[in-house]
Amino acid sequence: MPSPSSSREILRRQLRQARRHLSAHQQSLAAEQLLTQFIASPLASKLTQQSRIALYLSNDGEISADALCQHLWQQNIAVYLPILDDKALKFARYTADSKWLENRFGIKEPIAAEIIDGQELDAAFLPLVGFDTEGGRLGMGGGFYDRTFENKQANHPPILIGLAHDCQEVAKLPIESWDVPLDSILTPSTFIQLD
Ligand SMILES: Nc1nc2c(c(=O)[nH]1)N(C=O)[C@@H](CNc1ccc(C(=O)N[C@@H](CCC(=O)O)C(=O)O)cc1)CN2
Ligand SMILES: Nc1ncnc2c1ncn2[C@@H]1O[C@H](COP(=O)(O)OP(=O)(O)OP(=O)(O)O)[C@@H](O)[C@H]1O
Repeated sequence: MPSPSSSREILRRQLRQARRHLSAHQQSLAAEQLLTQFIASPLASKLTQQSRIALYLSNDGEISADALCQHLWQQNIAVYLPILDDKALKFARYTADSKWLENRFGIKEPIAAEIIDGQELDAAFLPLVGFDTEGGRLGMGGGFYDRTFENKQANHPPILIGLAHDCQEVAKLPIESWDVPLDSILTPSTFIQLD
């Protein structure tokens, strides 16, 4: 029988392949529907002009957060992107004028004067590789987000929202001891509140 870690690896490979195989049309439709779901969700009314929100630049077939970003910018909400910080992440302010560096995975990171810790965010949108409806989460496997948000006991921990295509849902993912629980999941067709 395969060990749990190798079944996680197999699943990760299959789900990454499924999202990479979505067409450009499916991707743009998904991103548009994701924004519609967000606006209709209770999350939208929780954000204010003082909120600091982390998004990501999509990579490897991830659902695009670009429409969401435009929406937040229009409301003068500050948007941040993840930057690698050893084995965890920090967050750099993202504006229309951002200049860029590329990290070792080929993902762009803003060169920003304002860099903050995960605990200073009000909400973070995490790109998922896979999810189940109970909050099981599969990421890229680096443990970057897990390490960044491991300290959920903080005073005002950020709301963690997983973003994914609908095809990334699986029946049941094994929860690992280090997995940080998501507060909700948003896909083009649904909003799932987990707590
Ligand atoms: N868009 C986006 N940005 C992100 C993440 C993410 O998952 N998506 N991260 C979330 O953690 C961090 C980067 N983590 C990543 C971890 C692995 C790979 C990746 O492609 N791994 C390749 C091997 C690449 C290599 O070793 O050179 C692979 O597994 O095939 C990419 C990003 C920060 N920024
Ligand atoms: N808080 C932590 N402290 C130390 N190691 C950790 C921590 N969180 C995760 N790890 C390690 O990181 C590795 C990757 O974990 P996992 O497969 O759950 O990644 P993931 O959740 O898919 O990735 P990510 O969190 O970047 O989205 C595991 O080997 C795990 O031991």
